Amino acid sequence: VGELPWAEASGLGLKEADQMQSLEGSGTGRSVGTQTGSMTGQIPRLSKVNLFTLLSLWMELFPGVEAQGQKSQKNEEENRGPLGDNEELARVSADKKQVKKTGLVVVKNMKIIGLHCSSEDLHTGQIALIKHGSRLKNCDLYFSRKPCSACLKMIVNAGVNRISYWPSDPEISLLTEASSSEDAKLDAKAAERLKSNSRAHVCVLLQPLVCYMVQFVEETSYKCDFIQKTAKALQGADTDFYSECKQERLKEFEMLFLISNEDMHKQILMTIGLENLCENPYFSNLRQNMKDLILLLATVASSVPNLKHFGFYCSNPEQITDSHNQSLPQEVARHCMVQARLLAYRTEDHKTGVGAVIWAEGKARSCDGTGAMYFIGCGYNAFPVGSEYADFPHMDDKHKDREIRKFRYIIHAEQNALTFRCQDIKPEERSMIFVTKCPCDECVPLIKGAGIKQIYAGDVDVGKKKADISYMKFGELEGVRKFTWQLNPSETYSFDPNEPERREKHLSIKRSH
Ligand SMILES: O=c1ccn([C@H]2C[C@H](O)[C@@H](COP(=O)(O)OP(=O)(O)OP(=O)(O)O)O2)c(=O)[nH]1
Repeated sequence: VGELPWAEASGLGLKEADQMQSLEGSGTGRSVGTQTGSMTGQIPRLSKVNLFTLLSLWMELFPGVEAQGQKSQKNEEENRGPLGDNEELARVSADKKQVKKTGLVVVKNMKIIGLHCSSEDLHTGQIALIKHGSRLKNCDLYFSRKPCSACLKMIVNAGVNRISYWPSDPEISLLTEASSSEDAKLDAKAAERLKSNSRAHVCVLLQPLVCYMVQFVEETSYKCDFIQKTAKALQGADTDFYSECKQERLKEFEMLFLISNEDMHKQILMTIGLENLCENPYFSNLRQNMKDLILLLATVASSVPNLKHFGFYCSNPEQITDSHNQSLPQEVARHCMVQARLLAYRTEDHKTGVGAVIWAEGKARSCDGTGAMYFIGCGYNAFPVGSEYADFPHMDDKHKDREIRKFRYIIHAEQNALTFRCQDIKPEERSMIFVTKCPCDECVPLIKGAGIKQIYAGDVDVGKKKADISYMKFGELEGVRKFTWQLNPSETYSFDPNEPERREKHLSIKRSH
């Protein structure tokens, strides 16, 4: 995984960093000959640490919930009147503005057991406490910002093992005016004190990407079902919509996750106890690794693009009647599919990476910034847990010898998501699985049998019968609502891609910021 120069500086001993690598199993070393043509002939895998870090950033962007700062600003305006002038109210409001939206991934035994983001009323660490309570003991928590002292004291008290955070502006923002940041500075000090007196490791944990990872993610994102289907529907005109979308996302994410002014970034690092990272080469390494991860996230996010006329739709929408069948808002569906796309970069298959994530919608809105949605489980295609590289055959169906083909051994993404789920699938709730490719005939009955109500999936392989795997059952499946990436069916009557004017209209990308 390369050097971790800042690991020591941030309180994570190098020895421990090595252990992290060994927990990774054989990691990128698993892959040998490949057919994808990446630069070195090896398929790179995303390290688990980077996967958790990326997922925490992505959770910060969970759609549909206003950032706390925005909300309090709105409240302030709404509350103007006799009480609105109240000094105390203004102070509380200003304090709230200083709290930044934060994403969190809770990991137990290297498995994700929670994906959360802060809500209007609660910080994400508080949410983790409410949701998991003492089950947080020995967990590793990945935050998209350094948590504030109010969260930290409870989490530390619960006996977590490691608290890792993205080294940018902390939860209590230090980016505001000097006068209002006095409390933020005190909070940062308190957080440091809690850190030094706790058993938990509180640290920055970003691993450098293998050098061709970004290129590999670019290639595979471009080839993924969603981009390919869009390009096809646009008559393969061009895929500029993809690079355009990626550039915009990149700009947006850099603004959100990177402090553009380097001096200001150093100031913040110093205040939150990371002064060792302010010197070069550590500082430039840190920023480079942050930038690489941001680029990777932007690339994966644009592989499920935010287009005006495309989305996850059911081919026969007239049949959607009861609430279990109702589709999610497009932005939420896209958001969860990007999670599945990120998971796919952990695959142990040389050729095809698949990711799956299961969410459910509770009966009532929860305290989380995810509305009523809660995480059930996730997975990617891989050989049985604990197996070593040489334990199982890796050949695909091109190999004549059927005995040394992978398909009888590899566990599919959906199967891992179901096996290692951390919650039950409740029949009375709307539960949904997001899979980056079409679920195969082995997985379709499992999904249905588990009581999952909706499938959001790629469908490029639907109806195909390959030598080892077939994809016939998905098309015929009944009783589970299927949403696949396509043109909005209620608009298709007016869509003629050959008509230049119309095509342009369809190329126009609507982005929600
Ligand atoms: O529902 C599914 C279907 C497949 N996979 C995984 C299993 C396997 O690791 C890979 C197979 O992908 P594909 O069908 O595209 O086959 P391939 O990679 O071309 O291999 P082969 O040529 O052996 O079919 O995808 C899943 O995780 N879930």
